[in-house]
Amino acid sequence: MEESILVVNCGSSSLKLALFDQKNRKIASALAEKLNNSDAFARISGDDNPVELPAGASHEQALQALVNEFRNRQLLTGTPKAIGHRVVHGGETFREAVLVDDATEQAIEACAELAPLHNPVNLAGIRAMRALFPDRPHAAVFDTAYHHTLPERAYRYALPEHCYTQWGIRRYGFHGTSHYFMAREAARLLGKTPATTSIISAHLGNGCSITAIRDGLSVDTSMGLTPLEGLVMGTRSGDVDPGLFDYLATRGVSATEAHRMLNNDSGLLGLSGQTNDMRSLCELADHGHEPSQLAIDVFCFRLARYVGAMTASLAQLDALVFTGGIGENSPRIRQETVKHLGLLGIELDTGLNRDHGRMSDGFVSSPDSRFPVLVIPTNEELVIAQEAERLASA
Ligand SMILES: Nc1ncnc2c1ncn2[C@@H]1O[C@H](COP(=O)(O)OP(=O)(O)O)[C@@H](O)[C@H]1O
Ligand SMILES: CC(=O)OP(=O)(O)O
Ligand SMILES: [Mg+2]
Repeated sequence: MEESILVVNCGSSSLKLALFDQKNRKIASALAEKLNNSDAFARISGDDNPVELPAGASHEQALQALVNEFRNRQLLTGTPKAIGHRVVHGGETFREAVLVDDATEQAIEACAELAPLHNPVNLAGIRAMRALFPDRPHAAVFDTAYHHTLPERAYRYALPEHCYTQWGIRRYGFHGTSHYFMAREAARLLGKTPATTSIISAHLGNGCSITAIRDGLSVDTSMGLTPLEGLVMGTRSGDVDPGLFDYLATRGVSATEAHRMLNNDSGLLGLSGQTNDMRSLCELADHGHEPSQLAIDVFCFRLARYVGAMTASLAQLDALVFTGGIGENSPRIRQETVKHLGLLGIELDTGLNRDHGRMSDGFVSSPDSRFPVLVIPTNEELVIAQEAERLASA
């Protein structure tokens, strides 16, 4: 099937592979988890039987195994028209998606320092797929690209100027493909065009970020130089006082250890002491586990504060949008967040919220709410496939 598009999304220990046909319909997808671990496993969506992987499989090995499996099942015949890759950090080098060559790989590598959990594995995926499909176009689609419209007042830190001019220290923003998809989908559900639609988009997955979108463009966002700033996340702290680093140093915690603590041991996991998984956390809280309830409280309160902050960038608000694994699936997190937003006049309808807006085209707000609230399933893979197709056809 020469017209299909393969999409690769490599995470730190996981990878997602999706196959789209020429009409942008997803024909297959697969997930590998716990890569580089003894219990690495992979599955094709809709099939509980695991795809066999070598012990401790790497991203490369898992990709090879899953592409073979797509072939064995005749999901992929021939070679795909193009391959699209999610790349988290594009720095100031990449303002839009590009076709990958050796120079692009080097430029992505140069951004790796700023996204250490993400860019190295994104690159591993690109290299593995370029080896498998050397004569096909490969597109890199950046999380940061959609945020290139941030105004300087939103992207500059109040640091000495050379930090920006010499070292590129500024706010970049992430999850851009998801926020861009929200801008498009929300406009469609509201019966408007993206260019006249302004929303606040909350992407709540393992990583979490919130973006103010004015007339279709990103104008403020919670993540910064790296995907650590802003909201509370699964294992990431989000905002902390930068004075913390010096304070920790006096207690024998090195900068490297502090960085690790803030990225890997904090967030929901750190507060609850139990898990980074919101679904498990809600169950623990239901059983009276107080640290888990506290983790939920901090998560929702921080998110609500950021909703307020994002209104500073908007002249109108057409909807508050929830997406990502948590945003799409947790009525409780939406409710506990919106309960802090009474002054903005935002209210949910209990029944619609419980039903995730499935019966109401995504709308979960009450008729009295001053602003609509929407639940929209994200589709980063579709955006990546569309970008890859566009670049391959150009
Ligand atoms: N029903 C649910 N209630 C609460 N949280 C949920 C639910 N379903 C999924 N989640 C949470 O969504 C998060 C994963 O989000 P997802 O967007 O799938 O992750 P990723 O960023 O890795 O793509 C996990 O914390 C998971 O527990
Ligand atoms: C940028 C980022 O945080 O990505 P993810 O949510 O996939 O970790
Ligand atoms: Mg995600």
